[in-house]
Amino acid sequence: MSELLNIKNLTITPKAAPQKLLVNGVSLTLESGKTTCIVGESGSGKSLTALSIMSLLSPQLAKTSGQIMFQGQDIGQLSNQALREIRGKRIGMIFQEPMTSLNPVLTVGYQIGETLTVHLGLNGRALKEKIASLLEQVGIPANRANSYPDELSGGQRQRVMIAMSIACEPALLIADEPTTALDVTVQAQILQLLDTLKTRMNMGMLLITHDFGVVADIADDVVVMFRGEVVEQGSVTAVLRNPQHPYTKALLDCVPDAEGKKPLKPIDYAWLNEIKASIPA
Ligand SMILES: Nc1ncnc2c1ncn2[C@@H]1O[C@H](COP(=O)(O)OP(=O)(O)OP(=O)(O)O)[C@@H](O)[C@H]1O
Repeated sequence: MSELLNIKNLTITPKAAPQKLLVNGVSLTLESGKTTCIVGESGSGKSLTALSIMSLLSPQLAKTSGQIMFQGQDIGQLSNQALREIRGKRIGMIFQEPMTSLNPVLTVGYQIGETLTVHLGLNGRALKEKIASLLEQVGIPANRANSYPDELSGGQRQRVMIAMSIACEPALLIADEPTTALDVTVQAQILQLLDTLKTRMNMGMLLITHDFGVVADIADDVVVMFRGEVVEQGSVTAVLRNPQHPYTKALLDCVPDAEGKKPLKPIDYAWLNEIKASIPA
């Protein structure tokens, strides 16, 4: 097993308000073939952490401290050209809503093919075969290559996005809330697919979610973020069995335990807010 990703002490602030710590001293590591989940509520800094791995922070934001090492290279030291090589090729990314990432006027086969042509220089017959094989790997019949995004279901569109993200066999896959927009049964299928592909391709997977149920199903390690900081991290077994931080405990109380002994409770937001308010700033 080799260390794929190592984030040390990452801090992100708005350029216009450098005292506002959107991400504050975040550190995490990820090995090939493993899944780390970043879990936390909306606004806790999960997406900014992920975007900074690809050096894709918006120009209004600044990384004011920290280092991101990917396959032994310091992302902060790379040229724009080197970063373009990494994005989509060595690091794949999937977002929450596939419809906003897919172009409605191009067939899904064409869109998968673009990635393959740009990064791997494939064309002609080899390109067609690779598109068909990728679609099959994500559970879509190869003849759907000629379909437009709106001819597919939400789950199928997310499968197309997954096909695009793994097209170049990346070493790292970042999935930011990849199942949030899907209904529950489809969510489970997509998570299962991601898990299978991760194992088959020995990728490291960084999965962002606000759902501890997803963490329990899929993660090796978990990083809990709250107000821009990591409040707890460790192996999923340790954190689920023995959560230390009140925020983690509150989140965990909302999901069934691994053996399904505890019934699923709806999230009691009033209570969660009370706990959050009691945590010192
Ligand atoms: N360009 C920006 N300028 C100023 N603040 C920003 C900018 N982008 C994000 N933020 C703020 O940074 C904080 C962290 O955002 P981030 O998107 O990382 O949260 P998140 O945990 O991924 O939430 P969600 O689950 O809703 O996506 C939020 O308070 C957000 O409003």
